[in-house]
Amino acid sequence: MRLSGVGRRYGLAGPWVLRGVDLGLPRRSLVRVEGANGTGKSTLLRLLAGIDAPTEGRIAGGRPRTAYVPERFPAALPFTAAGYLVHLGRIHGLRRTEAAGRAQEWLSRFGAAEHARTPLAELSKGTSQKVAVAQALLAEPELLVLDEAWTGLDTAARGELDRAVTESVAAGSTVVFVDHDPRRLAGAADTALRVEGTGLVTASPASAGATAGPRVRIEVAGPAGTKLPAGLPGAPVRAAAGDGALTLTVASAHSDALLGALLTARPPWHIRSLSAVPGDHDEAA
Ligand SMILES: Nc1ncnc2c1ncn2[C@@H]1O[C@H](COP(=O)(O)OP(=O)(O)OP(=O)(O)O)[C@@H](O)[C@H]1O
Repeated sequence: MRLSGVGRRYGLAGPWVLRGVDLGLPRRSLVRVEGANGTGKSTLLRLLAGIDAPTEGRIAGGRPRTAYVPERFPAALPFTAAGYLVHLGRIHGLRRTEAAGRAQEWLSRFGAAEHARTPLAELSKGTSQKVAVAQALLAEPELLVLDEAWTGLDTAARGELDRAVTESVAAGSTVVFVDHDPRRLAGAADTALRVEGTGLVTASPASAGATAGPRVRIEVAGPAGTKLPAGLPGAPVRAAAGDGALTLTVASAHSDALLGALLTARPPWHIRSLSAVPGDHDEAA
């Protein structure tokens, strides 16, 4: 998919929010979009997701199968959580049993299985957000567009979403995301784009602080004879901690994702302790 000379303004004579945007979205890539408040990040994401159209310019190259998590989820729809996910799954072309299975799987992964039969309007904000994220992930889209999708999720669910994003990209998808936390998926993004003025500039993904900054030490123990899962987020440095335990030292930016990966590994790993590595700056969230 390629944007050529894309511009968007609201209203006939409104100011241009974006103009002259040229952007190609490669497959199997993670793209971070940043920029100050109100600069047009959500506008760009809606154009990429195909739920808004450019005022000028064109988006060519065919529309990939796309799923989108909006900044604000319309929670007042007349469905239960599972009913909504099955409905969305059907819209994405899944058979009912397949959609129901994936709905259950994603609600479980996000720790919301017990709310499957709860009407959307009665869900807490956090659980609503889990449903918003699940509806996008169960579609296994080629293009996944996440607008502040981590906001409102608890720590375990944020880690699970980090993991799901990493898995999607590994499976060949393009994931485009905005998040207010500059450390979100730090070091994992292939491209960082910044909305400046009405244009897009390439920002260094390293600006997300992948290697510098505070680190966290996590002491973990796995079931006897189990090896650490491969490809853990943040490539933690490992050391034996005696008694069969290990310490994993990782940039704080990756600690949520790492904890999520360990807790949701099959079989899961036990987290014994978590501490800031001495000598770090006191800026960990
Ligand atoms: N539907 C709309 N109608 C009119 N103006 C809009 C609409 N959506 C966005 N805008 C305006 O377009 C500009 C860019 O908004 P947008 O939400 O895309 O920015 P953003 O960078 O995502 O903001 P934030 O960081 O606050 O989420 C803002 O001035 C906003 O007021």
